[in-house]
Amino acid sequence: MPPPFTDLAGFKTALATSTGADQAALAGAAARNGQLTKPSGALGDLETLAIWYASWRGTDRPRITHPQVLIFAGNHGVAARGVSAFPPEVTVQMVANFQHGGAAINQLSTLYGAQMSVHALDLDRPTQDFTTAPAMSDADLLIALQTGWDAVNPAADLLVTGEMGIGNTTPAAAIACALWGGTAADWVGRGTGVDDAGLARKADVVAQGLALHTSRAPLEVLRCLGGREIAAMAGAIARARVLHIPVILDGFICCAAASVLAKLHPGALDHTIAGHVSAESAHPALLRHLGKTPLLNLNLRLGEGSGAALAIGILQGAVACHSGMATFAEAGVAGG
Ligand SMILES: Cc1cc2ncn([C@H]3O[C@H](COP(=O)(O)O)[C@@H](O)[C@H]3O)c2cc1C
Ligand SMILES: O=C(O)c1cccnc1
Repeated sequence: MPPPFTDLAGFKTALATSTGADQAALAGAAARNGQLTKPSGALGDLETLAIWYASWRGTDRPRITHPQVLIFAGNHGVAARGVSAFPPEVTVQMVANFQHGGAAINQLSTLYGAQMSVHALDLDRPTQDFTTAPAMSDADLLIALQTGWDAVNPAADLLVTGEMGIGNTTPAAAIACALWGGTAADWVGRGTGVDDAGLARKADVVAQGLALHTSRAPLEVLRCLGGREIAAMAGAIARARVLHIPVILDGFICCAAASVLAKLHPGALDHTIAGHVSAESAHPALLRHLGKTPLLNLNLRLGEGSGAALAIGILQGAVACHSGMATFAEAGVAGG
């Protein structure tokens, strides 16, 4: 089925008209949770996670059997401004590595039984350097959103969106700054490991981008300051909401993409949780703006969906306990 939108206004409408969590399933799952063979609250945050998951799946006893990991790759005009510790050709090289099973995200996807695919977006045609022009045209943005939208498997029951794109912590910082306020220096971090001079260049580049592109409308921020893989993540996260597929958000770049949806429509991220807080310096602030508490804090600074993929195991654990455990009555355990 092609995306139900053929322009950017249509994307916004598709997101805004998506339905929220199933309140009956939520109530049913909460009631079931209260009957399981454990002291009340003993599974801690796993209980809230399982109830949240059940509410989005529309059943009080869900299962996670088909997790999906989507990796989107894009190249960036701003990479030429010395904002990454690595050269842009690493993007296409890493795409080949994903295809051959050699990246971190391949190992984690296999470990958690997730179907993983990589989607390279026009790598030969980097976005424009946003210090001199909008990163993307309307048409570029639309195609990237549609690519993300189309990549979601309707049969999936959990989604992780990851990215690969040398330089992309810079557009992510620019998006965060434009949408949430503060200064460029607040939002830039070391990414792949830039030195102090690189960090100062990043702040300068972000400040120039914000001065040139003054609209703060979310899709305009994404178009002028973002990148194709960032837009594709936004498209995939939006589609997942329409399909009631819960999403685990990854690091700084993924959360910058998600921020666009949060600003487009209230509650747009209710079907998402934060898998981890990364070592990128502004990720904690971004998560606070999104109102998300990360499940893991492992000092990862990789991207690729890796932190979110690790959190698949936690959510699988929560849902397995919730749906598989016996109730006090079933097990004949006293005290329920
Ligand atoms: C070999 C390699 C594998 C990666 N996998 C993810 N990233 C991560 O690093 C990049 C963002 O950092 P910056 O903005 O500093 O370029 C993105 O591609 C991100 O996914 C990688 C980076 C490298 C070098
Ligand atoms: O937080 C992230 O996703 C991240 C941080 C550094 C480099 N790449 C990704």
